[in-house]
Amino acid sequence: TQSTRPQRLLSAVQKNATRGDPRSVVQAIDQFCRHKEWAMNVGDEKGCILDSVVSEINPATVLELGTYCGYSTVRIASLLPPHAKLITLEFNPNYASIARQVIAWAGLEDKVQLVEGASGDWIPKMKEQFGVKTFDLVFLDHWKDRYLPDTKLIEECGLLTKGSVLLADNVICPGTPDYLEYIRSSPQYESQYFKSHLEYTKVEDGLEKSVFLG
Ligand SMILES: O=C(NC/C=C/[C@H]1O[C@@H](n2ccc(=O)cc2)[C@H](O)[C@@H]1O)c1cc([N+](=O)[O-])cc(O)c1O
Ligand SMILES: [Mg+2]
Repeated sequence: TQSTRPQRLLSAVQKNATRGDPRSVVQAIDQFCRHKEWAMNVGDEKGCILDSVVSEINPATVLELGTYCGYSTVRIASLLPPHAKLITLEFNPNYASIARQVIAWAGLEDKVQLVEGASGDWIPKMKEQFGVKTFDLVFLDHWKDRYLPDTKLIEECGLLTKGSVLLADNVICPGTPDYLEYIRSSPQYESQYFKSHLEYTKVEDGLEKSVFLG
């Protein structure tokens, strides 16, 4: 039977990356996507911006919307302080299975909780199911038409506190116009656009960082 692209990406990690070495896992995926098959990871260029935001916040609690193969999960988790927790939501069970193996290869299972299902269903359960009070960082990288409704849901569920940061991928390409309009015009956020490129291409894209003002 024909393999899938995520399966081929995982094979590239298992072949080229060192177990327990997150940076080698990130490098193996970037190599695969740049030279073999493009895939919708945040990538190396935007990934450096992600790294700098994570390092600046030094978050104790992170929510990632859209795991896919676990590339940004590994980037973020590898920078977290001890006892910090990353919860990542993945809707597609096939992607979730690959991501679990990528996260395990990086040796980051203890820092990551991968939850399978829809963001709209799980966000309201974060407090009761995972004992989360608020998130220090939310990384949005799932379906682009879900960024705005899920942000409103996160607000309604009281999952943000003064200083919480939303970091959104793809605000230019594929684009999240309704989210950008909302977050940039809201008095509750201070936003900043980090211009970059769509992963592994020369097309413009960028990350929008928004600090919740409480
Ligand atoms: O479409 C894009 N991303 C959608 C990602 C969706 C991911 O989020 C999960 N999810 C998890 C929870 C949910 O509730 C819903 C979906 C889906 O199962 C999938 O794993 C995209 C596209 C391009 N592009 O160039 O075309 C570039 C990018 O960087 C992108 O991120
Ligand atoms: Mg993306």
